[in-house]
Amino acid sequence: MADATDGDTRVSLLLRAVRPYGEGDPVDIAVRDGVIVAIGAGLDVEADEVVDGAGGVVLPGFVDLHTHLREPGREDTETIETGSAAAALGGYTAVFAMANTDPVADTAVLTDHVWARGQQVGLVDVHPVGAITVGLGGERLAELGAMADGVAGVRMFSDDGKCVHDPLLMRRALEYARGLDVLIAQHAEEPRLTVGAIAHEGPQASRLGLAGWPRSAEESIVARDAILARDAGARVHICHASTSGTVELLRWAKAQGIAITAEVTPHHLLLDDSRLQTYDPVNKVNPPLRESSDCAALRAALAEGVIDCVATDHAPHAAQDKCCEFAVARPGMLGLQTALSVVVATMVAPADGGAPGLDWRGVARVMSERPAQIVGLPDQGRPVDVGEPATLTVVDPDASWTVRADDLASIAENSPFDGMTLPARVTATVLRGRITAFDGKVRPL
Ligand SMILES: NC(=O)N[C@@H](CC(=O)O)C(=O)O
Ligand SMILES: [Zn+2]
Ligand SMILES: [Zn+2]
Repeated sequence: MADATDGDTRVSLLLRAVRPYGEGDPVDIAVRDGVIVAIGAGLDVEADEVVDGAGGVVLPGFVDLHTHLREPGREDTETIETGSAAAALGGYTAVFAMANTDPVADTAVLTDHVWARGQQVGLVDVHPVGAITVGLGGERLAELGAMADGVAGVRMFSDDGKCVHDPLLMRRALEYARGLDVLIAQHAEEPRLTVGAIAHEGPQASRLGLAGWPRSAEESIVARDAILARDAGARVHICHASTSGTVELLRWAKAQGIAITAEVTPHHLLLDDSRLQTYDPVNKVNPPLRESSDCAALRAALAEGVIDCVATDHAPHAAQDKCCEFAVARPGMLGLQTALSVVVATMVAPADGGAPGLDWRGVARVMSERPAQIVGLPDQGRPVDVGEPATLTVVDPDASWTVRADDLASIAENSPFDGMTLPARVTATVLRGRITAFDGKVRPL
């Protein structure tokens, strides 16, 4: 038994019968002042709170690099409070809230507000992402330095929702980011190639008469930004990689030693453009659902590490903006509460009977460790070990549940997994020793 209780037997939390990374027999985890002080079988300690882990898998708390919380501006679809609840229930202990709010988060006033609001709610660390350009207009750099120096200490910048398509501006942003040691995250979409595009440019879209979003719209920007990052000596992160071509470009760039990282969303791992046949706008998303060959390439790339991590791109939309004709509907899908289960269904215990791409250590890597490393979070994505922060997620690997979009914590209900029965379930989430979600209920401050 590893023990740092220095003889004092009182602890604040005792997590009973959990299996770190799904390995070995169940052990207990004792926590004091937010730190793991002992791990061992049948710990004999008195605890202010005892939680039964019921033999579940315990992992470091999940970190989402790509979440849309919609506050300020569209609090009718999600707020920092409801989004934080969805995150905690989904096993997340940190999320990065994208800047495409209204007003856009392009000044320290906005990013500091989002940070403070997230701390006030206290269910998850809400890190604001700063806009790269003023108003996401793609013309003038925003005040990256002021946002980085603000209370929120912004460490990631993105115009997500839009692409920084001007190459000179992207070059400047990368050079500036290098100086500030912050990360630029690109929504890779060459807008001249996606004019009017609403679905993946492939056989499905042509058969259904839907204007296509070619793979090249993403891949041409990924290739360009890899080279710009190389020349600027800067890091670049690719949001929601969606194509097999992007995987090959990432492989090439990493082999060149370029500081490029990428995320894949749960929906791009599981869903393909065959879902377009119903014209249900819940399946409309940017970048669009691609072909099954792309899903396979993305899963292999995630297993191999060519794609670094999973990010949800949790994108709430109001019914009036989503449940309308496909061409007009807003793109985007809910993802926070279903992410772990979709990762299990595609990577750990593939529903299609394919070979597992990840074990539970792999899940820890792609949902917690790598995202935290990419964005430089010091106290997230840490090992489940004595002396480390008690920021943990407990998963019941044998559970199975049917998604009910109207039961999810988000205000919006645009989940493409509605009605699906998915494997595994988050049973408890702990943020620095404090239970933030247990047995499907959040524990507000
Ligand atoms: N993914 C989407 O289809 N929509 C996102 C924006 C984005 O991630 O591009 C949104 O904010 O709704
Ligand atoms: Zn995007
Ligand atoms: Zn997004």
